Amino acid sequence: MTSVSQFLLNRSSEPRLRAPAPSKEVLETVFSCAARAPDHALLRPWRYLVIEGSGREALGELFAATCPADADDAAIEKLRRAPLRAPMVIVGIASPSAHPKVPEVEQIMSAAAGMSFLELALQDAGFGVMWRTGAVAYNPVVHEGLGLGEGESIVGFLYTGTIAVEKPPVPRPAVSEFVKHWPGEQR
Ligand SMILES: Cc1cc2nc3c(=O)[nH]c(=O)nc-3n(C[C@H](O)[C@H](O)[C@H](O)COP(=O)(O)O)c2cc1C
Repeated sequence: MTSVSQFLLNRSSEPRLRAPAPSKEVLETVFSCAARAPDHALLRPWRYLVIEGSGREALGELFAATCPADADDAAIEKLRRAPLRAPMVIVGIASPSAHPKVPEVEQIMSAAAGMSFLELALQDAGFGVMWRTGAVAYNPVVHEGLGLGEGESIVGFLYTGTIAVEKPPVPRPAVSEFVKHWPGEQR
């Protein structure tokens, strides 16, 4: 088995994170890995925003601004504090463009593949990572505040930093539960 497979078999998302965040050098490497995602017609249909320090507070204000007028204080405060769960939040943005052979859905899938490569590269560099979305990812207030353009969407927020407390193991499904041969076993 290759070391890549071994790494994948052992990886987990980690929600409990603390400083320090990945360095500039680590970011250079992991974003280069993200850019290796499969990409039909090489459209590069993705971009990323790195948010750290007080930028996380500004992101929290955007999240809080998505609350309806009758939301209770606890709910607003929870959203306001959400980005503080890690020292760095990376926003993955799908940025599709019109193409005669590559539908939008393929471009969004490519952006999601890039996000996944980014998550794996950060984990390979020793950092904890948690890919999150929630309603805020689909809210126009957040889109406008983060400067998303027409047709762009948020693939997710990658919360990353140093692992504070390791998560207990997640049960994984047996391969036979989600893989079948079609039209039948050939061997
Ligand atoms: C697009 C996407 C959005 C997600 N959003 C959330 C989220 O908002 N909150 C959450 O707890 N987990 C979310 N997850 C799941 C976690 O990132 C993680 O995959 C899950 O906790 C399982 O952990 P594992 O990666 O160790 O298997 C999301 C995953 C994906 C792919």
